[in-house]
Amino acid sequence: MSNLVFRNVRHQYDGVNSVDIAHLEVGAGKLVCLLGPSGCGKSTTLRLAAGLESPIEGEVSIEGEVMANDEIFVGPEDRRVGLMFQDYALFPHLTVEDNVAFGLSHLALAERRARAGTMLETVGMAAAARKYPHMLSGGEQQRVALARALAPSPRIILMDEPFSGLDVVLRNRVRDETLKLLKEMGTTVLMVTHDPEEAMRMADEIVVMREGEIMQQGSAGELYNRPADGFIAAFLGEVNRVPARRNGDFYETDLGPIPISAAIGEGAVDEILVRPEAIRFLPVVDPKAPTGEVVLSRNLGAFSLIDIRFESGFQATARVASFYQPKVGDRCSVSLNLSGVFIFPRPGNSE
Ligand SMILES: Nc1ncnc2c1ncn2[C@@H]1O[C@H](COP(=O)(O)OP(=O)(O)OP(=O)(O)O)[C@@H](O)[C@H]1O
Repeated sequence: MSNLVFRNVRHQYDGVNSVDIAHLEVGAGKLVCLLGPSGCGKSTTLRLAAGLESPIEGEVSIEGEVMANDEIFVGPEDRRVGLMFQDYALFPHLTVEDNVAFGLSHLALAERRARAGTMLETVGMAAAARKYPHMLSGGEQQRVALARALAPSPRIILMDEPFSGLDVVLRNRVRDETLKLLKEMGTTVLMVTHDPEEAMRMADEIVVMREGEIMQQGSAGELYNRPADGFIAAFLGEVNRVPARRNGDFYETDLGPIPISAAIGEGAVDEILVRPEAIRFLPVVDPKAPTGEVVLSRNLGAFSLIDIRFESGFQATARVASFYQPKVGDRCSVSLNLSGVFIFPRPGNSE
């Protein structure tokens, strides 16, 4: 069953479209990430779901109930959604327990306390119930904010860049803990991030937005391995942009011939996108394979990044297992794994 559904939802700021979504669904118990560059409409989409903005067209519904359309508008306080925004800080003058109990005013005092206690236990913060937010670390504050968002048993949690205020090490830990908890509780989540890695780590489904519209949606694997266009391919991970020239049924490139059958659609091609891990590094020169010279070699622990310059002057980066540690100046050959090679012809331009 779908929890949150957008149908033909359009929103404008000052007469300009900020969001124009034909269809968006967040299934019950799923974690969906809205991903895209700054200004693409992610936060506005979340605010439309929360009831902090209203659409000029279309319909937003939660659990089958209309929240917003031409005639109906349900305010944020009546949507039973949990909000966890980047600037949605804890109330500094309330204790941790009172922060978590804040959204439970419909319950009797004893029940509020009991529910707040249970939620604090769930996030591992029961011992801090009487403390004030300034006495907690960033990660602990985040856990309390999560307890506060979950306490009223919302139908969906809406998160806007919830981990962006945390440093890198803490962010990974808090993110993993949060994900585990959300999954254990079966919570439905719509989360905004501009960080592809974060989206890939957390989401059941990623929705890539650009200029207010949805460009592609799918699992991390689908988007990374079968991106719909060059923008999405490059947004989700590094790519080499390899110059290509058509020759019969192949494109000639410095990385070797690539069959035209690998192209997605028809039209002119002057560059082919190749993921760094799709370049197989051959430390011993193979006279039958494309050959170049190592110009940069960086060992990043789990893998190495090796920049190779070919005869034409073109340089490509290969990502290889870190036991390969070639030196600058070494000669090497390469071969390609076509599953990391993307050809997006420009439609309308024949070759
Ligand atoms: N209060 C506002 N008034 C006018 N225009 C706005 C307002 N808020 C956002 N916009 C514009 O609407 C568009 C979508 O903004 P939105 O904040 O939804 O994007 P975003 O993808 O969340 O960006 P970011 O990642 O930078 O937060 C942008 O062009 C932005 O400039």
